[in-house]
Amino acid sequence: MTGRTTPLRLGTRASLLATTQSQTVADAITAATGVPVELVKITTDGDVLTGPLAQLGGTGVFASALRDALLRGECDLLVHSMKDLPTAPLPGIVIAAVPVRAPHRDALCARDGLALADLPAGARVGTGSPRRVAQLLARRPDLIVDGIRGNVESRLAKVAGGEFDAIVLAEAGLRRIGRDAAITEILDGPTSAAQGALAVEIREGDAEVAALVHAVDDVEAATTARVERAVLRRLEAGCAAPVALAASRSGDRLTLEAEVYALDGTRTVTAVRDVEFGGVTTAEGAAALAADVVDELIAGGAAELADLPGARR
Ligand SMILES: NCc1[nH]cc(CCC(=O)O)c1CC(=O)O
Repeated sequence: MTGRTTPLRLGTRASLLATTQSQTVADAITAATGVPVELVKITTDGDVLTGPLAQLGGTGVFASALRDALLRGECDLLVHSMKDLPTAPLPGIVIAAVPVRAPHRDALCARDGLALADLPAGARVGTGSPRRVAQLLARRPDLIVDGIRGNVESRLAKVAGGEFDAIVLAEAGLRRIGRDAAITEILDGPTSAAQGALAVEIREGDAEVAALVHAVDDVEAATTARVERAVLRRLEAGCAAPVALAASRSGDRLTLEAEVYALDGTRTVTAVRDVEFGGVTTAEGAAALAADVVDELIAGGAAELADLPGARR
């Protein structure tokens, strides 16, 4: 508990997923510290083009307006879906906490309650993620996989409306907004780095806020997500790369699974490590494990499968 009575200001996008995630973390901070947290809606379209981070472009561009607002002091903290954050650190901003992680798996949401194996030959499945395309085609090369845009709700509406036979979404996002009834199968295998994890960002050097948000940090979530992101960073791969990762803790061990796919799903390179959990809780430990895993992926031919700058070193 601290003496602070002024609310912390948590900057958030206005989407249902963003405000739900933000409110959950706000409530957890208040429960643990007694300090009130208020949500501040930040408009992310438009200011992205004029803010100091606009030149970054590419990956994470929709985190930029929020980060601009944080750097300008319009809010004190941000809650992101960690898998949407670029792996390169941003000067002036640090991840101060990673709360307990939600499921990291993908979910199939198909018409008529169908599982992946039961979809008819040539069924249309919607996803814009090269990783998900490759994983789907590896199991069902006969499927027609097509891009799909929009938020979770509007994507689900395209299955209900018959435009797609099925779509693939993160289980975590569906559960967070209460749409888990749409799930017809939880898909096996590794997913995107840090999927299901939230990252709480604050201004570097803001000791008061750091101490408060530390109350919602979870070492297991922070470590598994950081190890996964370290591999992505070492590969110099973004969220569009056909790369899947899953780290999990069992007692004092951590298992890391990494897969790189040919975009058409016809080939996979895999690396698996089982290491001491306590050895990878620091950024340096995570980076060393990542370097080792990436060496094995490259030796297995990952550079030929996917266009990964880090895999060509
Ligand atoms: N790429 C968009 C995105 N960012 C975070 C989630 C869901 C929540 C999470 O994975 O933490 C989603 C939707 C999806 O991939 O289905």
